[in-house]
Amino acid sequence: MSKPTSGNFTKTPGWLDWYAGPSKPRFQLPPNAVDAHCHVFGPGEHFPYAPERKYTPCDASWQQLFALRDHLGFSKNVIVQATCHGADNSAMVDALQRSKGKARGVATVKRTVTDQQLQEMNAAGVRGVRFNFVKRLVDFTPRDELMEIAARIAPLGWHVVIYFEAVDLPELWDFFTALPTTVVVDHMGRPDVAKPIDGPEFALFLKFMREHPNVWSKVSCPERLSVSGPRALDGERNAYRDVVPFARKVVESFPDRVLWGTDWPHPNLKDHMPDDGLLVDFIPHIATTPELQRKLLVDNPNRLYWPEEGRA
Ligand SMILES: O=C(O)c1cc(C(=O)O)oc(=O)c1
Repeated sequence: MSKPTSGNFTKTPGWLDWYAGPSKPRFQLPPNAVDAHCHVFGPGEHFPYAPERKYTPCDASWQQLFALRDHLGFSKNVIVQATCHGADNSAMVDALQRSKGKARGVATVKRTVTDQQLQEMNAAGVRGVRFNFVKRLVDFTPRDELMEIAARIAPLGWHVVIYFEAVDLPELWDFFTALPTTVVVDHMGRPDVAKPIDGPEFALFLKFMREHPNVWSKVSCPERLSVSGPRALDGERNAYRDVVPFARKVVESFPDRVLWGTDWPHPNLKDHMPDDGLLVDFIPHIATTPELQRKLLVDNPNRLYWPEEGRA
């Protein structure tokens, strides 16, 4: 893989670039495995970052993403619109169009999006919209605007991806449970893994999933959630042990509604940038049998993003 660059933009101070030269995972991904959460950034020279962005990343192109996909052993990607591009989905859509059908996308749209734009994105492979409630990443969007968008994308068969912090779930509960589509939670709703796994915060998240069969979760981002590590660096194949019980609980409780993704190029990490090969070696710690691994990596993402291929 090539090295990170940043073109004409100046990166946010302290920005950590994605890890160049990741190791080969020891865990062999099953055939047709999907990296169900990753991003492209720019390149800023061709796809400028949005004026309203809260950070300026290093570039992360579709070529670099697809090289990582092949290196790690994934067959496909789900490319999620990153907040640094706001509601301009052109870098993500370009990546989908370059993917030869091996990528699907999740867009960010405003209520001003036209039906034709939605149709065009659908033709390119977009299958969902993302609603972001993480305050450091986006400005507030009124709930009625989001509900209107959800109602417009539902007939396309798209779903809604939600990103929020665990402490905000009580306040967002009524809105989330009123959404008319499949709902996919980013990064397990960001549990605080320093709190007990059987405490009220994580219990509420499990209740959210248990009581609402339309809710799915990505069990991704241990590198972001971990407090005590160890980091996926320097050959560590047993990384982020404090996150394992949380992710394992979700995988084992809801095996047919979980997804996994690298989160490459890992925006806004402050502490370290993981070796993505070692991050893949995290998977067998949270999905401990071949059956759970197949559901997490193959059956579930293909059912949601490539239903036309007819895999269960
Ligand atoms: O926690 C984050 O900083 C983060 C940011 C973004 C984004 O900017 O879109 O996406 C993610 O999945 C995670």
